[in-house]
Amino acid sequence: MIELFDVTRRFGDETAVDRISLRVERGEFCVLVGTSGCGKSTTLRMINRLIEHSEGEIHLDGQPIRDFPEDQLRRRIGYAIQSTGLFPHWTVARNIGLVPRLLQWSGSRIQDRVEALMALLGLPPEFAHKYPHQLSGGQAQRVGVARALAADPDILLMDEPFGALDPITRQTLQVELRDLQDRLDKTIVFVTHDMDEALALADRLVVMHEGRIVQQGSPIELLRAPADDFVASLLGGDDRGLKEAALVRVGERMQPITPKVGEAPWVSREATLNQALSLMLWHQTRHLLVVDDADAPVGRLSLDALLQKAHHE
Ligand SMILES: Nc1ncnc2c1ncn2[C@@H]1O[C@H](COP(=O)(O)OP(=O)(O)OP(=O)(O)O)[C@@H](O)[C@H]1O
Repeated sequence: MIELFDVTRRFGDETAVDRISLRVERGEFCVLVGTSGCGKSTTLRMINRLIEHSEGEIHLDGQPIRDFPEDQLRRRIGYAIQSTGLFPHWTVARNIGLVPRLLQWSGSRIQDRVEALMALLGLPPEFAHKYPHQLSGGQAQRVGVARALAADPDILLMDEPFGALDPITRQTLQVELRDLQDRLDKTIVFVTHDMDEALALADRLVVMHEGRIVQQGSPIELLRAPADDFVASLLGGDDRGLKEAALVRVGERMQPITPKVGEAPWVSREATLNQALSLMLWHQTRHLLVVDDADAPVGRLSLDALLQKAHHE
C-alpha cells in the first residue's frame, strides 16, 4: 500500500505538487491524469525517491519511505518510462538484468529471470543478444517493462510507458499489462495523457490540476459525476457517454435468449457497448446477434437495452 499525506514538492518558488493526499491499495491500478505540468511525474518520482518531497509524508505499507534503504526501494519498486531509458550499448538481456545485478543475484539466477521475463512479455529468446537500436519502439517498451519487473517488485511506477507507440501496439500492451497485473497482483501507479488508456486501465483514476488532486474515484464514478467543468472536459466532454460505453462488455448487457441462427449482423460478447453502438449505426439496425468466442450465437442486444442499461447500471 502506498500512502501520501499532504505531500508538497517545491522547485525554487514554484510549487509543483501542492499538499496532495492519496492512498493506493495493494493490487490496485492507479492512473494519474491531468494537463501538462500539473505534477504527475513529480508525484510518481517522489514515491521511489528519484525526487525528494519537500513536505508531508509518503509511506509504503505504513512505513515512511525515508526509512527504507536504497536497495530495498529498488527491489520493491519497478520504474518504467516513455523513453525506456535502456542503455544503448547493453544487450536486451543485460538491460533487463540491471536491478538483479545491482542486488548481486547470482549469474544463473539472473539468466533464469531474464528468460522468464522475456517469455512473459512475448519477446523471442533470440532478442536477448540484440541491442536497443535493433528493436522497434514497441519491443523496446516491452524490454523497459521487463526491466521494471526484473526484481519482482510489488510496486510498479510507470510514466507514459506506452507513449509514442502506434494505437494498435499500444492497445495490445495495455491489455497485456492489465492481464499481468491481474495475474501477478502488482500495485501500479501509471501516468498517461491518453484518456482512453487511463479509463481502460484504472481501478482508481486521479485527476490532477496545478499540483493538486481535484478528483479521484473509479472511471465510471468520475465519468458520471465529474467534480467540475475541468474534470468533465478532461474526461471527454460530450464524449463521456461513449467513453462509459467503452467500459461495458456486450455480454453484460445482452438478453441471453436463443436467437434465430442466421440473424445478422453480429457482435462478439467481448466487444464493448460503444463498438456495438457503432455496428448498429453502420448497419442501420436496432438489434445485433451476440456470438461467443467460437462464433456461436448466445444472445441478442437491442438498442433500447443498450441505451437503458448503459445509464442505469
Ligand atoms: N527538476 C525540476 N526543476 C524545476 N522545475 C521542475 C522540475 N521538475 C518539474 N518541474 C516543474 O514542476 C511542474 C510539474 O512537473 P511534472 O513533470 O511533474 O508535470 P507533469 O504533470 O508530469 O507534466 P507532463 O504531463 O508535461 O509530463 C512543472 O511546472 C515543471 O516545470
